[in-house]
Amino acid sequence: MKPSLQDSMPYCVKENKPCVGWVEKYFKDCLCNFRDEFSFVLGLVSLLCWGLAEIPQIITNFRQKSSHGISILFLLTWLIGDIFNIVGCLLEPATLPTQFYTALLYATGTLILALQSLYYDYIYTWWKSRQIDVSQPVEEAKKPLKKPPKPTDSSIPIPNRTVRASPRRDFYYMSARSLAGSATPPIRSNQWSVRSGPPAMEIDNDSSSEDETMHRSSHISSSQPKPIPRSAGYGAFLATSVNMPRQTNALAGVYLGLSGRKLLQEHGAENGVVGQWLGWMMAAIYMGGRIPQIYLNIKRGSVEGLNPLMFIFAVIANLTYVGSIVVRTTEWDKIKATLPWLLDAVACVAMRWAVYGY
Ligand SMILES: NC(=[NH2+])NCCC[C@H](N)C(=O)O
Repeated sequence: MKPSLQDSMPYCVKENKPCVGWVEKYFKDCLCNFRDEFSFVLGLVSLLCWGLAEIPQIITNFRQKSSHGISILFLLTWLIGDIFNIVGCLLEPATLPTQFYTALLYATGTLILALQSLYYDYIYTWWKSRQIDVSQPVEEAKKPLKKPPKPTDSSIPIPNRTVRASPRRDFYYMSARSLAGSATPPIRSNQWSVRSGPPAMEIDNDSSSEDETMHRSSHISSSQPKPIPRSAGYGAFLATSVNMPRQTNALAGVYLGLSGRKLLQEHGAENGVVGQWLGWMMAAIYMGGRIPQIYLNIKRGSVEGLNPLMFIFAVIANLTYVGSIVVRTTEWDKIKATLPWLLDAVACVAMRWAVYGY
């Protein structure tokens, strides 16, 4: 028997021993027997894996200065699901405290990843294209004066042909110059022998993620593995330090959250019903969230830019999450109350192959 709510010091009645002090203090959970302890350890492993899961993807995005591998829609649905999850865990008493912590932790990780993706997709891209525009006159000024090709070069005279090319041509010339100066062969030159237009212009023109992906993969496969740049290490450290305090220190906010959770759960059955409904909504959103990512993978025909470690950690995290719930109790009422969380985790593991199988 677990301690009654009236007890000021939680106590395991059946086992006739006090709860584990630090677990009680930071997690508001009382571990009375081996089963409870094993469930708690599984919960911690899940927590840790979710804490780590998004860091490899953050590093991959950072190294590639792009988030083209991960669907922003997928991340946004995750975040919406996280909100339902957090509130659901607050209201449903059958959920474990580690579930609540886990929900907080991965919401934080996903928020960082989503902000990073938005940064690379919009701010960074815009800033880069601005830089190209701004540096263009300087580049042009540095260039030794060359006579423009005579209009007579062309068999068909082009009316109003000006010396100053259009911005797109500028970019082409600039790209061609930079390509000439680099050891890297022109992009996809091995794949496309005949083009109707210059390759760099093609890249400028064609922004489809598929082409971008192929360009990246050919570039990556032709290059040697590089050590992780120090700056990426800093990024990882930053990401970890943003995540870890929530995980280890059980900061005041979370602590309050857990105390509030107890209070909310004491409000009885209605909260539990609402909590379960939120859990079902969460499960639907998480599962639906896979669709944009699967679609993106199918569209590109690859999972390039997607860090496999993120998925490996997520699979371990989901499995240990399921373990932590089913090890704790075999009482059908409790299992039934946590069914949305259980089914979601199992379904997400099953759907993993679809996300990564392309
Ligand atoms: N923001 C998050 N990482 N949310 C976790 C989602 C959990 C869900 N079971 C999944 O694997 O997708």
